[in-house]
Amino acid sequence: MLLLRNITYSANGRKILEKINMRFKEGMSYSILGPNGAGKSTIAYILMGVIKPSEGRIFMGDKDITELNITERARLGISLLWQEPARYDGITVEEYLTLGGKLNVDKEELKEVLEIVGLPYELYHSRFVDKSLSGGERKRVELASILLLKPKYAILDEPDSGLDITVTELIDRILDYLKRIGTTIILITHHEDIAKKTEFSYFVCSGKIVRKGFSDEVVEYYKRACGKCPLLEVMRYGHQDGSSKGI
Ligand SMILES: Nc1ncnc2c1ncn2[C@@H]1O[C@H](COP(=O)(O)OP(=O)(O)OP(=O)(O)O)[C@@H](O)[C@H]1O
Repeated sequence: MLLLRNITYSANGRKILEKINMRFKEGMSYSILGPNGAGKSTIAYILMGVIKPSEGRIFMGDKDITELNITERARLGISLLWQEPARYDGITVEEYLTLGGKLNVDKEELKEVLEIVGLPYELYHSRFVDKSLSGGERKRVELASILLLKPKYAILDEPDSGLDITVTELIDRILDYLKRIGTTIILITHHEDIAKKTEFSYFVCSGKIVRKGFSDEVVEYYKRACGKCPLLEVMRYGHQDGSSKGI
């Protein structure tokens, strides 16, 4: 289990996350849903060890991993799909995905995974992971790399951004694959239809959790609140069902 306990993060005198508590159980799928600037990517960076929280602790099972860096967390099985993947000159898709041959992947598996992300092996394995790949193709390569790494926890920061209308089926295939290999999925999105594909959701607004629960229910709440931050309303009047659930 991956756990965020009372996470607060401040930068440049601004509180970006406040007392965030999240729990990601093994083999389950979660989404973190919220409008632009809500703090979703900041949560991803804190889970991955890109930034350290100002307050609060991060646990994997009983182990406190708050002080571990990105490499150490990657070794424990946490992977992050960056919203904007980097590009590298002189490295082919196949070299990139197999870590230059260091990752134990056979050709059939590589083919299968490239098929899942919509990049046929024959057309793409010798392409370079540089500016010659379109943004959408680069994103698909990055998704393939997460699948091949077989992480315990896959944090997917807006896997749908920059992709064309086939994205819904692509996300279905990716979630199916990760489920099959037992990976816990943490999917960051502002799209309801994508969030609904996961079992549980956290709705984050202005750096706080305003709702959590089964994805269908949280998404319905998000749709009602869409276009405005419901936080002030929620704090003033309580939830529509009268509960304080999720806060
Ligand atoms: N180092 C920083 N200094 C100041 N503000 C920051 C810093 N890092 C993040 N922020 C701000 O914190 C807020 C949350 O950012 P974050 O990228 O986590 O949002 P998000 O929910 O992922 O948004 P989006 O959906 O647009 O990607 C934003 O308003 C952002 O400008």
